[in-house]
Amino acid sequence: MHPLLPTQQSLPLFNVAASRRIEARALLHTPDLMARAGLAVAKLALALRRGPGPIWIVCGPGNNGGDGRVAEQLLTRHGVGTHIAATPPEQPALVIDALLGLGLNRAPSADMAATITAMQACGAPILAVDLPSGLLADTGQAAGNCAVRADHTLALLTLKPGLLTGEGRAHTGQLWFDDLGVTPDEPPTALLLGPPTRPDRRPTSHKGSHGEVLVVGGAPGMQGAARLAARAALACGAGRVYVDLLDLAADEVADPVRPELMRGRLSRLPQAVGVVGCGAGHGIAHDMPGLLHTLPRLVIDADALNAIAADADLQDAVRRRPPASTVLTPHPLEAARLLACDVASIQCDRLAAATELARQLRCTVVLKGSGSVVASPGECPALSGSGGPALATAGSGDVLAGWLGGLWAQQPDAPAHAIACQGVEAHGRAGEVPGVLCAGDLIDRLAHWP
Ligand SMILES: NC(=O)C1=CN([C@@H]2O[C@H](COP(=O)(O)OP(=O)(O)OC[C@H]3O[C@@H](n4cnc5c(N)ncnc54)[C@H](OP(=O)(O)O)[C@@H]3O)[C@@H](O)[C@H]2O)[C@@H](O)CC1
Ligand SMILES: Nc1ncnc2c1ncn2[C@@H]1O[C@H](COP(=O)(O)OP(=O)(O)O)[C@@H](O)[C@H]1O
Ligand SMILES: [K+]
Repeated sequence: MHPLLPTQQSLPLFNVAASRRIEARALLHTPDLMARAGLAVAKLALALRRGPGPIWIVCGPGNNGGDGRVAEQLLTRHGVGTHIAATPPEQPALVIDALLGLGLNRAPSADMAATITAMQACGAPILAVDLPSGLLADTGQAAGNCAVRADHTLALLTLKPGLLTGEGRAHTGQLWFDDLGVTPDEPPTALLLGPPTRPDRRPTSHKGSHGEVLVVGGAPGMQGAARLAARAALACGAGRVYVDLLDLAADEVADPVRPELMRGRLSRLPQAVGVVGCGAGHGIAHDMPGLLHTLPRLVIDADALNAIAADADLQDAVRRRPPASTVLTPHPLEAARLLACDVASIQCDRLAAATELARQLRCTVVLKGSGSVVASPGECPALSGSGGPALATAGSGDVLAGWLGGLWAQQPDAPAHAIACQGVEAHGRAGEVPGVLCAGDLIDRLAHWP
């Protein structure tokens, strides 16, 4: 058994309904699923326990509790001290949280909430069985006011999206997975993104082989955002990168730090990949009709998203673009503006929100934040298990937009969804460092990735 993240391959994710169907069919020919689950839990518990104390096993009323009880029998048979109860023993070496799993259907009862609080307070590491108790498997939201914050979570039979998005990553700790020997016999409801790839560079290629990017944004005082996007596109390998900074004086250079960047305008670059909106302010609204009408591939971020949210004609113009030619990269507040709702409504089901926005605007949507979602019409939505709080700093979204533009310039035939998946996963993995990563340093890490 290995920790799941970072994944070496793309993996299927299944929501509760699909997991239930898979389980029901699997039980017809593999009736010992719970024995397998209990064995997997017991093995991991042995590896994770800290100290000589007993393992505290907290079992709920359903099959999640059943997994815990099987693990308890196996551990006892191995001579390991165990304690099954709702209250802790003295100095437990580990807590096995087998209170609630897939069957969670309401806020935990008062008794269960008290048990969750006791688990959290006992000082031992927590291994959650299948799901941290209280966390909804489909969305990664707590069903009530409390959900276990585990140190480890062992997902069983299927991987559930809620382990990876919403609040999921704050509750799961280190993620492990055991498929119990069952191969899912229906399509996934979402995909966990695998390792990102980078476009090939032929030995004989020249700058013309690697496409052009035009970054439009950077109102006065916010030019750094557009420059970060442009630098990211350049570092990604785009052949030529141009910036059209709103209100830049005629004799100013595009970027004093990066002389490689050139000034450009839409009228002279009608085939470039557009990266629009970074630090653009309200002024971008005026340029949006032309950009949406002209550029064959567009990454739309920040203030350009706000302009679209505020203007039904721009929304129509997005919908009328050719299929697979547009990526929107909203963070939850921008997504809320686009869907005319509030942030809580987006975050309570991020997969559903991204899918709905992609459907409404007929384009690819990257819903940013922990467990970024990539959704496109007709595609299985993808989730990124990469990234972390080091990315929670100004400018990291601009870097993502620029990186997507750079990828697309080099792969003109790739559909928007594929570009978004590659870019989001690369950005997340490059952003996995302790502490904080300044956006400029993120570009350096991306440039040398993998
Ligand atoms: N079958 C197998 O072989 C395998 C099963 N597996 C394991 O089974 C797990 C799913 O088991 P499950 O369906 O029994 O659901 P589970 O999460 O135990 O909870 C249901 C119970 O909790 C109760 N309840 C719910 N919410 C509550 C709340 N807020 N506060 C209080 N009570 C609440 C609910 O009560 P009710 O709604 O009926 O009143 C019901 O009694 C899955 O996660 C995995 O660990 C896998 O290992 C594969 C092999
Ligand atoms: N806790 C986190 N876990 C994973 N990714 C994160 C986290 N915080 C921020 N990010 C990522 O960092 C980027 C932030 O983008 P955004 O909110 O647009 O910032 P900015 O506008 O300042 O550039 C997004 O790609 C987002 O997914
Ligand atoms: K659990």
